[in-house]
Amino acid sequence: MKTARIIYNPTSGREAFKKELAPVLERFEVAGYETSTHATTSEGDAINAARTAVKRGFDLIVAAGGDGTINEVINGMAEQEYRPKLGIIPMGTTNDFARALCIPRDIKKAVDVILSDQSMLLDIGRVNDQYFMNIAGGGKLTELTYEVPSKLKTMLGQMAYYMKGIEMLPSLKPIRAKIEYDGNIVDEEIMLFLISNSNSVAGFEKLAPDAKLDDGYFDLLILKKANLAEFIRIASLALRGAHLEDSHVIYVKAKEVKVDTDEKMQLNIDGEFGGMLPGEFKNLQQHIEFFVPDKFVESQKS
Ligand SMILES: Nc1ncnc2c1ncn2[C@@H]1O[C@H](COP(=O)(O)OP(=O)(O)OP(=O)(O)O)[C@@H](O)[C@H]1O
Repeated sequence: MKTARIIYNPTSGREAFKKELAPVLERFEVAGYETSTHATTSEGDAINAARTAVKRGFDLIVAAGGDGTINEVINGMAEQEYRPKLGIIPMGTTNDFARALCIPRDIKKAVDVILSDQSMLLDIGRVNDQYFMNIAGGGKLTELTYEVPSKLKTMLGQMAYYMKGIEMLPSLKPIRAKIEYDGNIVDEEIMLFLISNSNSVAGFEKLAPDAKLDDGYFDLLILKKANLAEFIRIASLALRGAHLEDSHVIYVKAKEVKVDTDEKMQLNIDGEFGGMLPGEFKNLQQHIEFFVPDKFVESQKS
């Protein structure tokens, strides 16, 4: 019999997964999986839970939670030689990565995706000694993803980010950065940089429109020094994916990126605080196999 380990965060998003656990377990059992669960207890616990699940040789791991939980599960798997297939049940607030994979928010439909057994090997990123599946970045505005209190996210969802973003606008300032990517160098004042693996970033679906999840490349987006009015104009262009032509924006593909800054800059990894720069980023092509729906498979072809 195949074995599955469900690692879930009982505090994610609207805290609904526990109530749905019994029918989910039943569906896995009916599909022929001997299934057990691990409820995470604190920050970092899903890393250990995933590492243990890999060592115990589970055929399948399911991460039920938000981007933070999926990131931790990936950090527990990425360094291991044996990496079981990974299923995702989106239970967070923004669920950027699940959205990038076209995985439905509905629990039953997300389980359908896993049990339909269609999977794809996808890229993940490594920065210093941490891994990310969706995005890494730096610059004051990127801090808002963890500055927003989780209670507010639970109550307001995406709107909480916009409110906090507007509140942060007056404190944004450029920082001198040296960014090396695949042999090229950008050395100038920047507002922020994003190293994106998928095209779904902080709820903006068109921020890095060309990103493909299995091509071995990051999409590197740099916003150069801009004043407040310019910044607001570019942010509103970004909402509809029209920012790439702006002269303040650099948008390229890269396999490896190095970033160093004159002043201290925090590193954001998949929406959470990830330590301080400098950082060396490397794309690990097709490193983890995810269950994905037809819609995602089609989107990667176009
Ligand atoms: N039992 C727990 N109590 C408190 N925090 C936990 C617990 N289990 C896990 N966590 C932490 O909660 C963090 C956030 O969880 P997660 O990303 O799953 O949900 P979210 O913040 O609601 O969703 P999103 O990241 O999509 O907005 C995780 O990074 C993890 O470290």
